[in-house]
Amino acid sequence: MDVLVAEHVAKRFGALTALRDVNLRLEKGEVLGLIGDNGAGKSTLIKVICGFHQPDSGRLVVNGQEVTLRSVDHARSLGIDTVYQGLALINELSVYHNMFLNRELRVGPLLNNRAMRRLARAHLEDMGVNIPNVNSEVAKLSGGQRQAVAVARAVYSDAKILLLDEPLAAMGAKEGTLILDLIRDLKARGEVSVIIIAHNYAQVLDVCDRVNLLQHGTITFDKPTADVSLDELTELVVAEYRARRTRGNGGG
Ligand SMILES: Nc1ncnc2c1ncn2[C@@H]1O[C@H](COP(=O)(O)OP(=O)(O)OP(=O)(O)O)[C@@H](O)[C@H]1O
Repeated sequence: MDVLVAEHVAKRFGALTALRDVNLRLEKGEVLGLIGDNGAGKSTLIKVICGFHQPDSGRLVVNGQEVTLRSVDHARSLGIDTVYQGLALINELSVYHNMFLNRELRVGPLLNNRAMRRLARAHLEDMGVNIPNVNSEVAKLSGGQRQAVAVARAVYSDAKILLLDEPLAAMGAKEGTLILDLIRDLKARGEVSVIIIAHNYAQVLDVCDRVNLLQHGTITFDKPTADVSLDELTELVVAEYRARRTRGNGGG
């Protein structure tokens, strides 16, 4: 069953066409890798699916129902959660406040800080992430630790569709492995469907069930990862890069 379908989605920014005509589907429980050259439109597509951008045309179907996503909160209420490239953590708040942002635990009208601290610690420990103090301000963490907090927040929400925009970008090798393990765990549970943007194709092949290539605002390649090789993926993207240089423009 498809939990998400995008049909003929287009998005322009002024004269620039970021998404030309995107057709994409995501099955329940699968991990879909979205790859493509810089500027191909990957982040824009994620931002359309998470309600941040409204598409100019085309339609989105979530769990069989056509939807017009009004905002990120609206998408979240439908079970779509995102880890952005820019993270969207609040630097001045603690690790645990960030992990429970917009879904704070309460006892009556009061925040249940103790429970949030305990759960935040447990989640991070489950992930094998080393953040000594969940009371620390996020501003004081390393890039990798911040990334881990953002991923933990999304993974431990009730999201059914998880959008990860380069979740491994700021990570060291160890933390990157932890995130990949976490995605594998999610996959094993089969409840959550994931779209992951990644530039490391070996990791894509390792963790994804299927891979889509976004080229110039259109998906031009859709195959199960079992049927593609690392060389094939690399060659596809390099060819697009060369074509773009020949056209002599910066993408779009
Ligand atoms: N808010 C915006 N306003 C204007 N142009 C934008 C905006 N967001 C993205 N673009 C443009 O749309 C095109 C697609 O950008 P997008 O960030 O989706 O690409 P990407 O595939 O995610 O690239 P990268 O791999 O470099 O992150 C680019 O040319 C970019 O400059």
